[in-house]
Amino acid sequence: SSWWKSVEPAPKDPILGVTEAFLADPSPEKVNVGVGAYRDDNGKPVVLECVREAEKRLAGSTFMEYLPMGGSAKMVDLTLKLAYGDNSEFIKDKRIAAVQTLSGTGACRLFADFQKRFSPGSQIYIPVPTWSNHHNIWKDAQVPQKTYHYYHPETKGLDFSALMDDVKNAPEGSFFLLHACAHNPTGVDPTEEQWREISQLFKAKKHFAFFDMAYQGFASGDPARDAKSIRIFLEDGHHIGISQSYAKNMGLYGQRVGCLSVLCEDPKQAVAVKSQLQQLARPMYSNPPLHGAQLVSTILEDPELKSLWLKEVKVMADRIIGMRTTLRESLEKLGSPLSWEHVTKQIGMFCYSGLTPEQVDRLTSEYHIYMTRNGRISMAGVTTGNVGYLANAIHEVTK
Ligand SMILES: Cc1ncc(COP(=O)(O)O)c(CNOCC(=O)O)c1O
Repeated sequence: SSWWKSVEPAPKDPILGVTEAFLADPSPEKVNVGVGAYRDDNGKPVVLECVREAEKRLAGSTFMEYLPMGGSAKMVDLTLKLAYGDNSEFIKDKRIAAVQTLSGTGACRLFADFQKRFSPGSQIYIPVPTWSNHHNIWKDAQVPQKTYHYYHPETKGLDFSALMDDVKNAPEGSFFLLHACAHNPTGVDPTEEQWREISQLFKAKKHFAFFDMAYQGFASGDPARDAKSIRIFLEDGHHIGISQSYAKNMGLYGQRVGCLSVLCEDPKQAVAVKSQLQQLARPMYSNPPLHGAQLVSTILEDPELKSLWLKEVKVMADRIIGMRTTLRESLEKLGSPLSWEHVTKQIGMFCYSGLTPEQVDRLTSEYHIYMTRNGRISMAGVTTGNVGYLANAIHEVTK
């Protein structure tokens, strides 16, 4: 008898399923504004110049040894500086337990497993909505989930008062998942002032903040500015966790380069926590991939390559911001009866358009436009070549 006859086909991933459908569509007019991967104005994936140069420098490298379980120490140190600041006292005082991970997903999952093992009774509060895979990650780590209000459908902005109520009403010492910047899927971020209020309330409630920072640099074009929420929490004395990823801001998607860090009380606790993170990684994947870590280190340790990277990440962010303006203006020029202010108010890779699933289905069936059914538009897929077509289609299904 077959061993696996009881295995059912897994449900289609809401995001990756869109790309599959797009690829299967023969229409020359098709437009993919589904998956959150950057495309240039010709709709093509981009390998950053700084990455090409790093590749050249690494070419022919004869080093193929295993990395330690915690990954490349150099890459981790350089990565912590991006999140905590070049002159962070926490880095100097060796209070941060940090390991290289399998990109941002791996950092979130390693943290979830660590949370399950070392805070066994704890839950995680996850924003509504969030990146769909967050639910899978903490579910598979067997950490019970709660949700907290985040997006306000009527204003297509932040439901700040409901968020603060949920933070206030959660039991003292609860774990919260926060998007550091460029919230996925809504593109809605708290203002600096709101982050300060959230941080103060977290302090009063002794909550734990876990920041998922998958888009640092992609929101404003300035990585330091995009880390503002984290800096506010650090200034207020929070011992936070952070997931970092180079998938989007360095275009290292398939290289799977990320970092998990946990700010501890003191160096001794940091050593203990890091050793336990490594202990979790060992039976999962033993040690993380080498090449992507070498690319990141080559870029960030060389002042010239780092400044080239900063220029290139700003170019990507600016192109997306430009497309937001063009899409909004195109819809307004078509005489749309709806407000499209949110298209330019939201930030980062995604626009939470407010389109209903039925309207999304019409965009796909009638116009060969592909996006997730929650109406999320990956602005990276919008180009000067397709923005007019996209605006017209959206107008047709919403007028
Ligand atoms: C909030 C968030 N965290 C973490 C990640 C993990 O990214 P990675 O594991 O590639 O670093 C992602 C990647 N999202 O994928 C693009 C999409 O939603 O279409 C993310 O959006």
